[in-house]
Amino acid sequence: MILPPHLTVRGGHLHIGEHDTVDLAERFGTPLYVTEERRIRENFRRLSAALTAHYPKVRVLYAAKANGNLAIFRTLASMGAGVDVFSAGELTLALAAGMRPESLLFNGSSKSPSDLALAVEKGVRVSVDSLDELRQLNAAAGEAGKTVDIAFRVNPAIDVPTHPKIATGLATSKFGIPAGEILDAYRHALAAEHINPVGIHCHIGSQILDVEPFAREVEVLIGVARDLIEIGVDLSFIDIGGGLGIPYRRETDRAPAPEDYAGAVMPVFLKGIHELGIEPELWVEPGRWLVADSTILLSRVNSVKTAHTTFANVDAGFNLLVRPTMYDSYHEVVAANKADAPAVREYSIAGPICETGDILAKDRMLPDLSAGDIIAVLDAGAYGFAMSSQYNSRPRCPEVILSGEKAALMRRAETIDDLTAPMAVPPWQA
Ligand SMILES: Cc1ncc(COP(=O)(O)O)c(C=O)c1O
Ligand SMILES: N[C@@H](CCCC[NH3+])C(=O)O
Repeated sequence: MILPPHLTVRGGHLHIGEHDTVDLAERFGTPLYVTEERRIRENFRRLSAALTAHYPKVRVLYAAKANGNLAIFRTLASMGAGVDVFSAGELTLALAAGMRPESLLFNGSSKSPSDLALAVEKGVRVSVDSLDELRQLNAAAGEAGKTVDIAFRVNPAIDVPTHPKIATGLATSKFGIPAGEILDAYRHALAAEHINPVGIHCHIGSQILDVEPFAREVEVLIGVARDLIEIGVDLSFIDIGGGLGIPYRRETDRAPAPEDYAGAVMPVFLKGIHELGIEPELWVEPGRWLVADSTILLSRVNSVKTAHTTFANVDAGFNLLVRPTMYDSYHEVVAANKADAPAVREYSIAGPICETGDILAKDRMLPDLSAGDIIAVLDAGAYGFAMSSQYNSRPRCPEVILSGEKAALMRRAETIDDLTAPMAVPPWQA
């Protein structure tokens, strides 16, 4: 199996950075999410460098939804990242982690009045998704006696080769304003007393392994920019969103490198802005590419059973990693304590949840597994813990972050008390 450079096999055990995963499982218990901080830094540096090699005015906003832990925000803040936030919670956490309000963009297709008020109060730019939202934001800013910088989210009607549930720029998708109607939206924004339209925003989807749709997206946005200049919009940024995919199947996936991505989008962007005579910042909003491969999920085998299939029943299920169940996603699995033993049997890795679909990995050739063995699910850093739940009343597992020789919790294990704490006894049952 091909492993990324921060994962190695030594003495028969899978290591992440300097750490033996089997020791980590013993020390912190399982299930356990383990993140290698240095890998996130490397990823950020590589993606930023690929883009800035073409144009210096690039801003990388981490898509907070991929993993909303404060330690991840702090890591990326220290590298100079901004954040794409999609909720009041993400906004508040990003500020708590030390991000500056100017480095945030508040996205979302359904913001509540309190979301809009928070954006106004904190001085965060907003990606506006509809004329109705624009009207409400203008009113909220007026009440606070402020002006809000905005972009509109453009729906470019671009089909992308990814799972249909995570394609976001289709004509039928719930996000944004159709490119054909966007000029009218900006006219409204120019006329609104407390709104300052300064940007264009778009995001076409996630886990995209082809760079061509990104280039088409940028072409659409340059077309929008051309129209906006004519009506007097002074553009300070064009945000092309995130979406760059990773090779979950390292043996066979042909994933574009950041340099390929930059090589596809930057020439279109640069040609466009030169023709228009403008120099806006280029913003990108990667989530998955920055954090996915930094993290593994360790899980212990509870039992092995051979029926129609041989199941390794483990202690992590779709309560902790829903991607395989939700999108039929593939994650590589390594037998962490038998990492150089020969693969002799096909296993399905089954979680502890009371649902047939609770399978983390199907039909994988692995060494002989027995109760107590540790498996590692790779590339679990994006939309892994972030989408976890307490389904079946299972407290969430801890998350550990590694920095060189150091290992520390970035989130403690939940307890049974954490399950019951928010519950209330109705007065008639007391
Ligand atoms: C608006 C927006 N920006 C950025 C992202 C990040 O996407 P990805 O993790 O695929 O880079 C998403 C998620 O798809 C999104 O909805
Ligand atoms: N949750 C999805 C990505 C969605 C991105 C959010 N717009 C995944 O795990 O692949």
